[in-house]
Amino acid sequence: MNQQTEKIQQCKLTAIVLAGGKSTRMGTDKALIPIQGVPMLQFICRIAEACAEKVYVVTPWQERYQHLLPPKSQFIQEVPLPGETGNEPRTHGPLVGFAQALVYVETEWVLLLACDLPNLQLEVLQEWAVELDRVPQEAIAALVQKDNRWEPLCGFYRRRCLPELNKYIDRGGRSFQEWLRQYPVQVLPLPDPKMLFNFNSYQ
Ligand SMILES: Nc1nc2c(ncn2[C@@H]2O[C@H](COP(=O)(O)OP(=O)(O)OP(=O)(O)O)[C@@H](O)[C@H]2O)c(=O)[nH]1
Ligand SMILES: [Mg+2]
Repeated sequence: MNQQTEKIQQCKLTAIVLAGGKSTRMGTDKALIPIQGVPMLQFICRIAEACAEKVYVVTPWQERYQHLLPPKSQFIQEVPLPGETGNEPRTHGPLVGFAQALVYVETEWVLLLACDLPNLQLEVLQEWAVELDRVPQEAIAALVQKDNRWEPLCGFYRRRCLPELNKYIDRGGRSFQEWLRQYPVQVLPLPDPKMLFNFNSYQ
């Protein structure tokens, strides 16, 4: 592979959209709340499709969202963890959903998105994406940082973090913050903090 082709391949991106939350605080499924005239999950998938070659939506309840996925987006069924009998909760939080979808990713970088980001801006994601080939090799992710915490559900991860992520999950870990603390992460600039607003109540 010549250098030029290699560069183009590296810039290719897959997106994973998390849509397996229970919306407990909101009290109604956030993925279905209309934003700019369409259900929020569709709004997020459309933006994801504009910056990634493949978009995966990971959820345990595909039937609920079947009608609203745009053409380039496809479902990944979230499944119980190994050893579960079926009496446990159907989901284990965003970190496990992410790990189950990451198995299908073939590009070096993946864009991870929550489905409840009503102010998400395509232009900002695109500006971030073009800088990915400058991220130091040792960084496993490129994320926004706020108050000493990472914003894990709107940013980029290297596919190669999967084995380490699975080990962390096998040990019972479920926290993005705790998991990320062990690795170098590149800081992304956020021009407008409102972009990462995710809403959990109408107040
Ligand atoms: N696939 C998957 N996505 C999840 C899971 N838990 C949360 N998410 C998603 O992660 C994002 C952020 O989740 P939260 O803001 O906690 O939303 P939520 O879990 O639906 O709401 P609460 O029940 O109030 O915590 C949303 O896009 C959720 O759909 C999960 O277990 N599996
Ligand atoms: Mg939650």
